[in-house]
Amino acid sequence: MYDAVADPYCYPGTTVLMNIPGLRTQAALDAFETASTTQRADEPLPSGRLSATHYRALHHHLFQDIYAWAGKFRTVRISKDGSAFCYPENIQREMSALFDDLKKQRYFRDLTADDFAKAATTFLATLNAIHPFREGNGRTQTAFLALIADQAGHPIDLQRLEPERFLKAMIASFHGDEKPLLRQIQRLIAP
Ligand SMILES: Nc1ncnc2c1ncn2[C@@H]1O[C@H](COP(=O)(O)OP(=O)(O)OP(=O)(O)O)[C@@H](O)[C@H]1O
Repeated sequence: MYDAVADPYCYPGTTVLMNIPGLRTQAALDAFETASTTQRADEPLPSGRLSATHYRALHHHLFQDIYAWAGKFRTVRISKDGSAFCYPENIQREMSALFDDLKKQRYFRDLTADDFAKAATTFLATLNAIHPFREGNGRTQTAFLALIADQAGHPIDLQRLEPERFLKAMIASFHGDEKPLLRQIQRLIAP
């Protein structure tokens, strides 16, 4: 849930995001989201070049059954518990810069496991600070992390992700301390 006021993405007078099945309560939407994104995540993920466009395709794949805007960058300002994410007018530019840098760093290939973890940590922290979508950023982040980890030769096991610790680490990274997130990513990398 985001701290948003008079949000055009929501049913009027509510904080429930307008959705394809037309669910009007947060509980029903949450249940539907969990079921459908879990199912979509088990399907082959869209192939691509690990670009910002690929990232959008991944979000579209996971959220296509739920939101008409799946795969599209948000048009409103959002924050979570006081963390204000990138303003919508800067998202395209910041995403291009981040993914251009990923390409320049050769998608973190040919790195030791430790250097890969460090690079992936900074990447993920920046991606989270941008928060390009109105909803579904977390699930797209971890799915993309698994893709780059596979391709860099340091596969990660998302089953080992501890949601509460990972969330705390992501929040710390937002406030400039990437160490807890580095530790979380290190423990996801298969030994
Ligand atoms: N206060 C905060 N400051 C910075 N980042 C946060 C904060 N709260 C949550 N996050 C991060 O935001 C992401 C979740 O974003 P969002 O809710 O759009 O995604 P989701 O996929 O719908 O949710 P979830 O990851 O909880 O399933 C996660 O990476 C989480 O760590």
